[in-house]
Amino acid sequence: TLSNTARPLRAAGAATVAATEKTKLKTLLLCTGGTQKRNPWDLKGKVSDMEDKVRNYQMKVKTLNQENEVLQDSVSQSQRKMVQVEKELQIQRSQIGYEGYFIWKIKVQLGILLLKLDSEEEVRSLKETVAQQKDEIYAGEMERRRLHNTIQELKGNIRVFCRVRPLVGGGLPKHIQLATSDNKAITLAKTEESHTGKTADTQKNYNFSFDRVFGPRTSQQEVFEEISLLVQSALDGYNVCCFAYGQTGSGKTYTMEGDEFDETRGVIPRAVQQIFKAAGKLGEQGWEFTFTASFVEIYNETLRDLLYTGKSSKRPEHEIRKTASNEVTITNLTYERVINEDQVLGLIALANQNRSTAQTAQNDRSSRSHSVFQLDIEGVNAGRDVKCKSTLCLVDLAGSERMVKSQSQGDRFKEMTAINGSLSNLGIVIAALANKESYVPYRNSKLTYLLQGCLGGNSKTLMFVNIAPEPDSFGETLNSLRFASKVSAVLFPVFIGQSTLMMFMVNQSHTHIHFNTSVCNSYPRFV
Ligand SMILES: Nc1ncnc2c1ncn2[C@@H]1O[C@H](COP(=O)(O)OP(=O)(O)OP(=O)(O)O)[C@@H](O)[C@H]1O
Repeated sequence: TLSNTARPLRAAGAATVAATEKTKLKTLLLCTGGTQKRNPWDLKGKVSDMEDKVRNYQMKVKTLNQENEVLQDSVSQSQRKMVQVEKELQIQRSQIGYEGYFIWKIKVQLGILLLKLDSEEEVRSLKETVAQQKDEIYAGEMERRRLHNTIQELKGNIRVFCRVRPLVGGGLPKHIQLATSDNKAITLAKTEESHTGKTADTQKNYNFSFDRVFGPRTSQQEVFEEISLLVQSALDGYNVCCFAYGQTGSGKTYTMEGDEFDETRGVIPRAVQQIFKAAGKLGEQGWEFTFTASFVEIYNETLRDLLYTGKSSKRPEHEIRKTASNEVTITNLTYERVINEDQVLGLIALANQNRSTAQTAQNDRSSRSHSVFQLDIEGVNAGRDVKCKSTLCLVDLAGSERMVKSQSQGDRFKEMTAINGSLSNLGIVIAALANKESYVPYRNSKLTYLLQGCLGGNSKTLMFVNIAPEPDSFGETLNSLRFASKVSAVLFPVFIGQSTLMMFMVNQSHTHIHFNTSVCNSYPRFV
């Protein structure tokens, strides 16, 4: 490139030299014109020399010019080439740059893609692990339910607990003896004085045994621990019914509702607390629950809504009806959707207020009426397409004391007949269920008709027999224990029979499912 540019400069230099020689010749001619006396042949030779030189120079210039033109051509060609090359380079650079950018972009995208793929892979495997774990948790939960239910059935779907109220000053009277060995036996001892005075006083013992006997020092918490397993069953889809039976003042309300302090709270508030806690935990496994509470009183075979807040003059009447799906419902009753424990406790307070209003109007009315608290539980696990439905039913029964017929007249006689009728029918219904009789007389009383859904079938029933320790309550205590013992005695052989059969079948087939379906015949209400 440099030599090409130098050539035109050389041509330009030759042209300058030619021009200088021309000027010199002109000057010489002018000078000779002024001195004509010099030798003309000398001059002519010199001129022709000079002219030759000029021609030569002119030729040279021409050649150089031509050369220059060629060079310039080649320069411009080179320049064009350079521009071309420059352009090409630019194009190449730009192409390389774009490719680079493109490659970089691709690399980045690839990187992102790989990262994405990596993280997607990671997310996928994490999702798989989570799904697997969820499956395991679900299977574990179903297995827990199955085992829990098997345990409950082995313990007996109908159980009777006895609770002895402490004496006012604390402790236990002599006539009540509790077995220290297994917490299952209670003895009522009656000392009969010798009529003649000649023989020693005789002592007659009445022995009873139940699924559990709670002494006067048993705390509310200890009592609830036994029931909490049944409360869990309610959440698992089994109907659960818990009664408190006993004479007035024996501790039924204390057992079911208790006092307001934490440690003296009874079965209902504790059960409600457990239900909401357990429902919250099951929520983590995809279960969603809806709870509906109702509180009804049965007095003289008539129903009264304990959650009613309207004018007393406009209190509606109620009837027990069966829905198309064979569920028991009460017309015009308040069924309150509840979402937490506090709401239920508020309803229990409202029910107590309603009861005490009626109590003021009619002395001792609460002792002569049954109060039934029901919590309908509906669980849905959308992910598993499973639903379950159950009712937890907690009943504070009317005082079971028998009145001397001659002393009861008018309203009292009517009340007594109603109470006796419904309590004895309750015993008959439980016995019929335990004996798996084809006919169960639910409709013989409002109480059993109302509780029909919660008794029998898949349900678990627990009866508390509360007893008062005062010596003057001996007769009533004996009656209560006999009643409870009848219920218990009816059940005992049936469940021993089932248990034995179960053991046999486990040995035969090594499967729990088989005996679960064919022998126990009890399923949670999965819909
Ligand atoms: N286990 C107990 N420990 C301490 N106090 C108790 C216990 N059981 C009952 N009581 C007290 O005994 C009294 C009578 O109990 P409660 O009212 O529960 O009897 P009840 O059987 O429900 O009577 P009613 O049929 O009139 O409703 C109450 O003051 C209660 O606080």
